[in-house]
Amino acid sequence: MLRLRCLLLTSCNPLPFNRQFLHSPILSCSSSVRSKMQSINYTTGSSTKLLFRQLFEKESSTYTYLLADASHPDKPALLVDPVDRTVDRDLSLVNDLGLKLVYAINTHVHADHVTGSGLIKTKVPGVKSIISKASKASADILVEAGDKIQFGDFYLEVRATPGHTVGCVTYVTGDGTDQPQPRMAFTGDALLIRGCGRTDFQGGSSEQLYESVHSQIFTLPKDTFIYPAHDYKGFTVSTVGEEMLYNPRLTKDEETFKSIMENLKLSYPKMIDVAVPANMVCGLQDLESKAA
Ligand SMILES: N[C@@H](CCC(=O)N[C@@H](CSS)C(=O)NCC(=O)O)C(=O)O
Ligand SMILES: [Fe+2]
Repeated sequence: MLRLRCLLLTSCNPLPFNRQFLHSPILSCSSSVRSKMQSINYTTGSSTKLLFRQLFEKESSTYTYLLADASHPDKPALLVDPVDRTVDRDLSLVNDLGLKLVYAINTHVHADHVTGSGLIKTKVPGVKSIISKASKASADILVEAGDKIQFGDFYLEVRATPGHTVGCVTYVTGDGTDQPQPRMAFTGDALLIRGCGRTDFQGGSSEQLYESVHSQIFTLPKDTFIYPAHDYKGFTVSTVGEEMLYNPRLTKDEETFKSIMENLKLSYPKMIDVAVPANMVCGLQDLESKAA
């Protein structure tokens, strides 16, 4: 079924987003990597290597993730949830590691910061921005549940996880083999470590979020790593099994969950009025306004 959807997209979509990889020139940047960062090189059952870096933007407490097929001759790479303020740092890292950035991917229309995907496109020709079709935002590639975003021998599978916003998706790593692998889920704001995204704006719905997390994330293997878009408590990573046991909101029954979400009493993100319109065009707001 998933394979069918991939083939379908190849034939309908002029952009070859589910081909093995795309080519884009490597740019040179000089700024140093200063923020909190984690790095792991995963070796799967085969000889392929998934390169992984976790990067942090401290003003919005946002995580950006860099993934690449390090064994592929072209080292195709992607960034999940880049932030405009840290684009130079991220591109400098891509350059240092000799990677070819192919995709700038968003989990949803963020309300608290401007995505880096627009700025990246102006700095690295050929990079394609990605967001879900359900978000109603514009991007080079609009993805739906079941789509696979291929980079070398690896891919990210798209899972629809609405509830924080209508268009939230979770991206899950895969390599198309049956070999055990350290699977990773990039959950955006749907599932945070010991928390979850708020549901009081952008078409949010507590019922929908509860259903999304339980049906699309908690059904993944328990050892799947959870990598969220934000952390406000100092956590970096969790697992499906850990959140199923200890998440203080999503371990509750649905009625209790809804009541928790109705009583969060969070103030609106400071940047919401700037961030949402900018992210609806994947960070290309300056170009859009000049073209108008
Ligand atoms: N204070 C921050 C915004 C904090 C916030 O609302 N975070 C969102 C994710 S960004 S849309 C959220 O869902 N938080 C859930 C929670 O339980 O904290 C700012 O002003 O930007
Ligand atoms: Fe958000």
